[in-house]
Amino acid sequence: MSNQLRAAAYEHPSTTGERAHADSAPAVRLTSVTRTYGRGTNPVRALDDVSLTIPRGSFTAVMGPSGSGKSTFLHCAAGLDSPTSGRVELGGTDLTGMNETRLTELRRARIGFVFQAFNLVGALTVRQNIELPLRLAGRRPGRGQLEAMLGRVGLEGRERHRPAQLSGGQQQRVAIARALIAGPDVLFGDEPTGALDTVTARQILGLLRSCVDETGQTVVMVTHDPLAASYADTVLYLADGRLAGRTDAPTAELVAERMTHLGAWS
Ligand SMILES: Nc1ncnc2c1ncn2[C@@H]1O[C@H](COP(=O)(O)OP(=O)(O)OP(=O)(O)O)[C@@H](O)[C@H]1O
Repeated sequence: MSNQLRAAAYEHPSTTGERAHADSAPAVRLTSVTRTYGRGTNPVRALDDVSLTIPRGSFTAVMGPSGSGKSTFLHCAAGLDSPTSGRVELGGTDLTGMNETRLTELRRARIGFVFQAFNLVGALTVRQNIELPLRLAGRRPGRGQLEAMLGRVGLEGRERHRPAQLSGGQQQRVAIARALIAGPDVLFGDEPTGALDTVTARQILGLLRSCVDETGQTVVMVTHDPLAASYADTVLYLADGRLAGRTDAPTAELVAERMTHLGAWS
């Protein structure tokens, strides 16, 4: 993506002239999203009037000091949590007011999630883990689909292994394959390399990058690591629940400097 396109794409969303067609809608759009925890005299505004647009086919890292609202952002954007006010749209679909059943269906069909701790099912083989989202949605993998996915994430020949027989990096590859198998609009990562050594983390980040570059996948990842963030097209910063800026074409140095200014390591 060119810098110019990125700059245009992340601009504060305008409601005028919005294209209704889902295919042309951004992958994620938040409009004035606020998420408050607790009531009474001391509610916490985990997200405070956040508006942003994440274009399709882009790789976005979300950073910010501890407690700045990153997890809350990810959960609201992925339909795992509902904002107190404001609107979340996923590929043009408005999540506002959806009941839990519809949200569950939407998450299964259109969202992939990768966690720091992999979250694989230990009793299932690699194949069964990867197929799980399809099975839960009452679908079967297409002919050759599993094999193609194993090749894409570099796990050829491992389909009968169980998670405990795999390295951390291999387990995260399984988790990525599982997250991608249903063809989600967005792959969300919650510190997907947080539990991996530096070399393995780079391989996993390279894999996420290639998903964006080769198949147009949209990836949104929360991370504390400037090096991880440097694999993204754009870094969005949160501070005290508010959007506090962005870096396009980030380098680890630029991101680290920005994080220092946000007080992340003080
Ligand atoms: N369930 C909850 N109940 C009350 N307050 C919460 C809850 N979840 C989060 N918060 C508060 O909301 C704010 C944002 O939390 P959040 O977990 O989104 O931050 P974060 O940037 O992901 O933090 P970290 O980097 O430490 O994981 C914090 O002040 C946190 O204490």
